Amino acid sequence: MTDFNAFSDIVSTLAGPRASGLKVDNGQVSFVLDVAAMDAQQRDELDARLRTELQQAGAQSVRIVMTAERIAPRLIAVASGKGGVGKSTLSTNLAVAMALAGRSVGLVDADIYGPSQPRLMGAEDSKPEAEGNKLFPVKGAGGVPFLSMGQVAKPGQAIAWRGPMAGNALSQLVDAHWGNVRDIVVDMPPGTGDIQLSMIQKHKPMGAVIISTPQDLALMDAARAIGFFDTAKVPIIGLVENMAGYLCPHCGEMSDPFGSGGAEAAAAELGIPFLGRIPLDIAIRKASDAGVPPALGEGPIASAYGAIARQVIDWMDNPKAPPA
Ligand SMILES: Nc1ncnc2c1ncn2[C@@H]1O[C@H](COP(=O)(O)OP(=O)(O)OP(=O)(O)O)[C@@H](O)[C@H]1O
Repeated sequence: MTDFNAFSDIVSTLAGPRASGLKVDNGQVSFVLDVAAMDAQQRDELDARLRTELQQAGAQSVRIVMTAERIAPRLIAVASGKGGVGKSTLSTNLAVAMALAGRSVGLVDADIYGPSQPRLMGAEDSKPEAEGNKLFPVKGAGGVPFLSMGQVAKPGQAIAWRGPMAGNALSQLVDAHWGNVRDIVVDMPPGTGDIQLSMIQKHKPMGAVIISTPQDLALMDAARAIGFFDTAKVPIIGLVENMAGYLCPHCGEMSDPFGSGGAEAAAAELGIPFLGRIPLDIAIRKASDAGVPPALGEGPIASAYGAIARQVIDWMDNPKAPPA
């Protein structure tokens, strides 16, 4: 049997009609694989089996072009009405917790005012490579690939951007070589202005997670963010309350510097799901600053992020219609 026939047998046995365009050139095997309607695990398993068996049969190299790679990943926006409420920290930990739950997930840092994901993902020194204009995401904490505005814009430069420029910069991050990534968490710039609107209009996210602290003013801002996504016809997945309740590391007493439960009450009033509460905990800031997302650890904080991630995953698997 010629090499071609041997390789062809393996490919058709394992992939059947999903495979097409088999080429063999000097031991280099290439073909197209239609992976539509397969989940990430099935795709990865099939990919691995094909490569192993072809190599065992003598292939020097194997190139598999997956057609589903052309399907654009789905975006989940993480947004806040104002800065400093923990939006970037939630974005990192949501992406990491989704990856731990088995999702093929990436992260885009669209926060042009203060891109912090390279630090939060523990990959400040990694720079993305490019093929022409197209970037390759960098591997961050928990193996989650990510791209950040901080990697494509000079510090301080983006502050002067107008909406269309911000929208184009976001395109560079979203239209990158995401490979098998199916879901991308997008850390949005805080607020509800022109910049955010341009980004949303250009890259319509599948849904939005809003984060707020329990304070009245922060909640008013969160309500504005919810109204903003309603107007842009992007469904709200739910509201997360951050910095709720402070557990004193010295005396063990729980106090509520910003109040507590306000976001849950506000979510009920606004008719949107409440996704959970993350306490104010110095360990979150320390781990985040060190580039080790707390979602990777164990204990109540990791569980809280895990529970939020599960609800986001459930929502993505059963999405709600956008607001009429
Ligand atoms: N639950 C928490 N407990 C303790 N510290 C937290 C918590 N959440 C976030 N922080 C800390 O608060 C600061 C602000 O968080 P983060 O950068 O995530 O906010 P942001 O809303 O994205 O801010 P910005 O608007 O500047 O982008 C960071 O130092 C972060 O480590």
